[in-house]
Amino acid sequence: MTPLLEARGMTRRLVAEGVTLVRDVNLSFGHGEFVAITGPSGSGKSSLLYLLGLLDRPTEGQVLLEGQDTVGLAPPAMAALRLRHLGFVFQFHFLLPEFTALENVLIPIRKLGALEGEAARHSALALLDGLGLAPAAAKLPEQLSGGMRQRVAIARALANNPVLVLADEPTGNLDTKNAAAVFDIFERMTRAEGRTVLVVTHDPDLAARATRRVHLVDGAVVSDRQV
Ligand SMILES: Nc1ncnc2c1ncn2[C@@H]1O[C@H](COP(=O)(O)OP(=O)(O)OP(=O)(O)O)[C@@H](O)[C@H]1O
Repeated sequence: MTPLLEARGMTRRLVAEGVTLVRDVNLSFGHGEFVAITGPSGSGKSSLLYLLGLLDRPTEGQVLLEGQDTVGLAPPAMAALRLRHLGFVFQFHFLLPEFTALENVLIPIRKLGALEGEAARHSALALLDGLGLAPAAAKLPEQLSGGMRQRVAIARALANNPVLVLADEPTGNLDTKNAAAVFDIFERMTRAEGRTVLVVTHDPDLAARATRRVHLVDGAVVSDRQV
């Protein structure tokens, strides 16, 4: 079966700086995997996630999404793939401050254009409701707690029903309880919804909840364990 996402001999160099961010990475991900990406500070975790999320492109090797090599695609084609298939969650929520939670979730839905008007609103509200955020729908980000803001950011990442969700230190600004709630959502996304979640984390207790752990040192994958 074609993997959902595959990196083959993927290397990313910054030629001018003489830096190699990621070296000769070979990884393959199927549907419904819950993967923690770990490693020391500066080991290339964010760089790896950006490459796998088609936010950056390697200088050598291939990145295949559902069997399609993405490396030679023009930026608008990469953006279209991201919008339709991928969802991103970052350490900072990046919600637009002048828009309500509902409007923030509607932004990617409207951009994709598969749903319009009431159907789009209904879909966004259902997502917020599923994350316990119905009371937050009409509120601005500044009126929400940090945990709620990050859950709205997750709802936005899920807006277009992505097969793959990439999260870079999504619990970095959260307390233990809210961090656990984010991982509860990731667990449900993989087990019940069949999505694949790749999450960069420094936290060993949270990493232990993933079903696969990829460990990086100096830009290289040094272990890849299914648990
Ligand atoms: N534009 C750049 N120019 C020079 N060096 C860079 C650049 N971007 C990243 N690096 C270096 O590449 C290495 C990998 O960075 P990356 O952010 O991917 O690591 P990380 O494992 O996510 O780190 P952290 O856990 O601290 O967030 C680091 O040593 C970083 O300093």
